[in-house]
Amino acid sequence: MAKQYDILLRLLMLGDSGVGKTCMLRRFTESEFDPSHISTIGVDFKMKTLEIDGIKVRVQIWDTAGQERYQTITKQYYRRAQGIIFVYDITNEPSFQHIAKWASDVDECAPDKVQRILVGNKSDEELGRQVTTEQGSKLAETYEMDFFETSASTNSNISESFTRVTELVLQAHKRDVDKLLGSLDDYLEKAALEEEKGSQNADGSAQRGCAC
Ligand SMILES: Nc1nc2c(ncn2[C@@H]2O[C@H](COP(=O)(O)OP(=O)(O)OP(=O)(O)O)[C@@H](O)[C@H]2O)c(=O)[nH]1
Repeated sequence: MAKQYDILLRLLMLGDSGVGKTCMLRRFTESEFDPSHISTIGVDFKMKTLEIDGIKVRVQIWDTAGQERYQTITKQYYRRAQGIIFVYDITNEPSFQHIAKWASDVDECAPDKVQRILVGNKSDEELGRQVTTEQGSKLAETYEMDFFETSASTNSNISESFTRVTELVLQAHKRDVDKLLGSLDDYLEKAALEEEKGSQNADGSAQRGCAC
């Protein structure tokens, strides 16, 4: 019996409007980059299946609107996230300063076990850089987060950052994951046995029929 996935996880992307959240997500899930900026309204999501340590993980990634006016809606999604990707734009200093605000909002609403990483996007725009790699790295250290500089445009570090946050979530929920995989294996074993029994019965009935 082929399993499509073993586990479903929810990730959430947060950061100012225009930092490139939607582009990162499209790059990761559809291998596409669209240079136009159409602001996300409220929230949107995309799915992707990853295989990590032999576990098929289906990730549901929520892309939130960075605009202030949608924050009442987007905050409702914080509680359900197991992993969060904070995104700023390396060519936009205020978007970097605002990470502190995004992080404190998450502290208020998200579950304790939530795993977080920090991403500085648009690393292809070296000429317009306003935030150094060192500044990004230091902030990540302060918050005890892993740090990546990415480019949705050139596909640099995109898969690496989504994969990393997924790995962190799996590690944080290891006991639950092991339990779930155990019960899934039991279920599949039982189902296979039932199937086998069923086919044996069918054969058996046919033989009885002949014997009569
Ligand atoms: N050079 C460059 N531009 C990028 C990159 N990622 C996104 N952009 C551009 O940045 C703009 C905003 O990207 P979006 O993905 O729409 O931004 P967002 O964070 O989803 O914005 P909201 O939905 O308003 O919160 C677009 O014009 C993109 O083309 C990147 O890696 N490099």
